[in-house]
Amino acid sequence: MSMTIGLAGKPNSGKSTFFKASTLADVEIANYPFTTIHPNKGVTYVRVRCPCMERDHRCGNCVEGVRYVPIELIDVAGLVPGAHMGKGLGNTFLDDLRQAQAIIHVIDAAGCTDIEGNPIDIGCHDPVEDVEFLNHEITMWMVGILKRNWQKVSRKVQGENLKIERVLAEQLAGAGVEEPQVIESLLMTKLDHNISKWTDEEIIDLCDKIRMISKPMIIAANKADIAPVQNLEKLKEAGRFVVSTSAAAELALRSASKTGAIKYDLGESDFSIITQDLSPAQQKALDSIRSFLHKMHNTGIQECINKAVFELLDLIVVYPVEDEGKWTDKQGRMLPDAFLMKRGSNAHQLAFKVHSDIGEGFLYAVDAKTKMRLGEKHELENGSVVKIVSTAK
Ligand SMILES: Nc1nc2c(ncn2[C@@H]2O[C@H](COP(=O)(O)OP(=O)(O)OP(=O)(O)O)[C@@H](O)[C@H]2O)c(=O)[nH]1
Repeated sequence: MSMTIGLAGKPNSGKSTFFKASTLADVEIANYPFTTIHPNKGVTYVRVRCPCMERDHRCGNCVEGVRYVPIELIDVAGLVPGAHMGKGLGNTFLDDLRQAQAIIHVIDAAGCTDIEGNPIDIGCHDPVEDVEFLNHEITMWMVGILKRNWQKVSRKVQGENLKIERVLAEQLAGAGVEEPQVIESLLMTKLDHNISKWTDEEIIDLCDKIRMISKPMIIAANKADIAPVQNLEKLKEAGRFVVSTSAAAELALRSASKTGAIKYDLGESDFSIITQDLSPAQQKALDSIRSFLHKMHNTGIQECINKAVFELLDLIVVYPVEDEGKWTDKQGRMLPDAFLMKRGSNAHQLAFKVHSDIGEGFLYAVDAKTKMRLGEKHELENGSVVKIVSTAK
């Protein structure tokens, strides 16, 4: 699986609840193609309309026309204020964060926990401070890596005449930072060509830009069911990507759905009760979730995951097939794969994603919807069904 999202947040923000809720799926859609899963890793799904809805019959890989495309979710533990200086769990978050292409920052929008995550009364903590703390931790962690190795950086850039972007990317490779991201960040600054003139503030500013580009973040304004409205509004202003969520409501709904007590489709604004024997407490809990859903439209969990993938990371879904008429693979399975790719990806890149041999032997592709031939540079559209013609079989 190529897509990994990190879930971060201070203690008691609801991060574990969010993780549990979003990785708890009905067996029907749990056909993900890998087996070993680390305790803090799980599979969640983005929800899209399956292309088989344009055909006469369903493909068998979707649920009534809703396709669930798997992505990996990592519960990033240990990001607490001061983590970059070794506070809390120390550097355990580094490895998790390295793998994450984006971060969902779970925030206690109710403001009922202080900056360290200790419980306090609702509304007594400003959740916007939490956004700042996480950004600061990640930036300072990158600054720390660079500063620790600054002599080496200077020697390579000035002594060995290596490109600055190459050297910085090499140093930050452990954070999952890539060279094009460093180049983009450098373009946003007015730094001197001579790095020995860089001040501490300038290095922090550069790392801040590298963080924004390499670890884009969406805010889950969690506990929205009990959060003061002004907190939700303040958080909406604090970031470009913000979704109000109730991880607790989503967990309750998915758990009840798994036991068969209710029918709940992920991301929907309502559910139906199937079982006859709900206890008064269960009935009361479901009633309060229903009134929350009516107010907020949905729990926000699915919306947050979809937004992270399709807006924050700007990905598209593409369906490679072998038979452009039937939209099947060699075994006759209809629309067997759904790949997430960066918007702007072309047919040749899709061929490489299917298999490196297919990529190397790429001849051309066919749009299975229009039957048009696509050249290697052809930019794929979201939802494309594509046959690749290659010398490799
Ligand atoms: N009202 C409300 N409570 C929530 C929500 N999400 C989580 N909680 C509660 O908040 C508390 C903390 O949730 P956790 O998921 O354990 O928080 P965490 O951030 O993972 O905390 P650590 O495990 O300490 O890192 C629990 O009592 C949850 O039931 C929510 O959406 N609404």
